Amino acid sequence: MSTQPPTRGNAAANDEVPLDRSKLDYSVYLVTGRELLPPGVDFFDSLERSLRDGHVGMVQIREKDAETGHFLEIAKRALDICDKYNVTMLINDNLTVALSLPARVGLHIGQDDIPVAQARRLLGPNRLLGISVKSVQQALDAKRSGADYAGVGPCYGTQSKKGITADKVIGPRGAREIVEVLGAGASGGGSETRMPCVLIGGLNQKTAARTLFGATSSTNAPDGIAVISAIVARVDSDVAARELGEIVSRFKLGLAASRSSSSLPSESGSALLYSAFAPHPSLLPPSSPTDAAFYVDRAASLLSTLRSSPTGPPLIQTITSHVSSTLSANIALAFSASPIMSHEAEEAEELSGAVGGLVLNIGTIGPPSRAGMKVAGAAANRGGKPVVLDPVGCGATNFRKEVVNEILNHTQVTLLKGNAAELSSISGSAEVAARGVDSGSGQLSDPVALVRTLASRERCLVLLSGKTDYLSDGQRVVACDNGHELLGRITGSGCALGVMLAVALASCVHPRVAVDAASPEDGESGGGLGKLMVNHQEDLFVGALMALLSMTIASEQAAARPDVRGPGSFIPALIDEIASISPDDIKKAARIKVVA
Ligand SMILES: Cc1ncc(COP(=O)(O)OP(=O)(O)O)c(N)n1
Ligand SMILES: Cc1ncsc1CCOP(=O)(O)O
Repeated sequence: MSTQPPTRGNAAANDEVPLDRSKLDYSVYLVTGRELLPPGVDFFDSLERSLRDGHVGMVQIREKDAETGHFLEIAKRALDICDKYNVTMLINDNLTVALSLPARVGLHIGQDDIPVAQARRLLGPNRLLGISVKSVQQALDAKRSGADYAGVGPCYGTQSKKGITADKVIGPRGAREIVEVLGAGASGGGSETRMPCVLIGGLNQKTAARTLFGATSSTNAPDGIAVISAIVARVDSDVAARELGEIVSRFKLGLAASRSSSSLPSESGSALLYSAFAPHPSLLPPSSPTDAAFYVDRAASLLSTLRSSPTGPPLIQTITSHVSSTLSANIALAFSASPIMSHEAEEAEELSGAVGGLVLNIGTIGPPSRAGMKVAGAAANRGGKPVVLDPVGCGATNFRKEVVNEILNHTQVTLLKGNAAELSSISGSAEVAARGVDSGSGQLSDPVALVRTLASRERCLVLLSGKTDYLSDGQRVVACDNGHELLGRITGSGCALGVMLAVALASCVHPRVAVDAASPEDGESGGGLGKLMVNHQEDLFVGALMALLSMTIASEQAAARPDVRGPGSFIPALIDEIASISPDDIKKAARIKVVA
């Protein structure tokens, strides 16, 4: 074990030298909490142990109950330890304590504390000053305020700070909006300067990767995570710090790789590039072809791969509506997959090792399936398994909106599929009102923009179903005109398409390299996504297109059969046609256009 101070050089131990803000390392930011120490563990021993391997770059001394004299005493001893390991130290809230310490000690304040401008005046220009933000407005104000960095949260519930009720939690998606405006030149940002930020509140070894990823926008990413209990509550605070350091550095490596590769799509469209499902550059088109034949050929060839998979049919865990369950299971079988229709939270973790993909369909969601989705979603993320979300009826009720929001916060979905009403509701637009679980009659004015923006924002594939279907990864958009109107006259065809999408995505992911992350004990929220990069045999965009074409072309073939006289006879014919659809059928019948 190293006892040498790291060479990070982020703390100016000599106060004559102005603080070099560019050298600060926000990756793992430890906030102290004496009350959370395991029994018998000394505060200073725990602090030193957590710093000694160089994974923690910043420490904030947080004493909510100590009077100023005692706080100062603790802070002085803590500063000796921070100096030994070249770690930047800050004081939580107490200006008097901060000002009683050398100028290399900074201050972190909250929205209810002394105003930032006043703090800056009293601290002078050199001391580090951090501010907590939990809304876009607070982030915009923080950027103009003279603070150096922002603590963004609470991302999840936590026992480490009093009064954090469910309504105060912002989730990774709330954090992402804030992170976005903290980036350089963010619209309305009032400043061209990027403000560094750390995520805080419920971040731990299990939630960190998912939250970092979920809080990353197409233009900005968090600089790190701030934690109390994930380090302080551990006897082995050194191991805890190392685990977190590794998660953050893997996240940063993935981010840097995606940004530096010239063969990848541009930043604005790189929806999938930071994800566990980033396609290998060799799988992407040489230069965004507008040639639909390119995609049709690839989709056809993926279908033959699926039909002849040497590893056997992918197992698809399907948590779905009881209305559509049987049809979905039969269609999965017809599409060379093996369905398992389990929503039990108790077996979800165990199942996830065996499954190739997961479907979360909220059609008839209730408490058991909601709980099952949480465990299954997190486990699928950790294992690098594709997740399809079918937000049935989202927009029809506040309950459904809340469930979808919870899933999107908790699980990184790979593909989001919905009709105009469902996707409008998720995107925050009221353009198409929901009517029950079917799409309302309104038309979207710009479906291409909707799928593209939503895919970019949620950093997943988006499939908008309708008379014309639109598929996007945040940059590319393909419109598909296949499909027979009988699909809309039977119940559950959309749900079954969700399962086919999961099958096709699973067939894109190499089964042997979809490895589990170092997954610690149970946590409240989030999947690990510990290993961010998973190899792919095929671009997931092509995978989704293959499923869409297989379903819609099979529906045309089924409807054309002489034995099909209406919706009743259409169902078995559809299952038969899905079972026999071939790569040649796809090549001959696909009617797609690359529209962006
Ligand atoms: C890095 C970081 N971010 C946020 C906070 C929360 O600060 P505040 O809102 O002042 O709440 P208390 O910590 O004072 O309870 C933080 N401390 N550190
Ligand atoms: C101080 C603070 N501010 C927002 S959440 C929080 C507590 C974070 O503690 P933990 O990392 O244990 O959830």
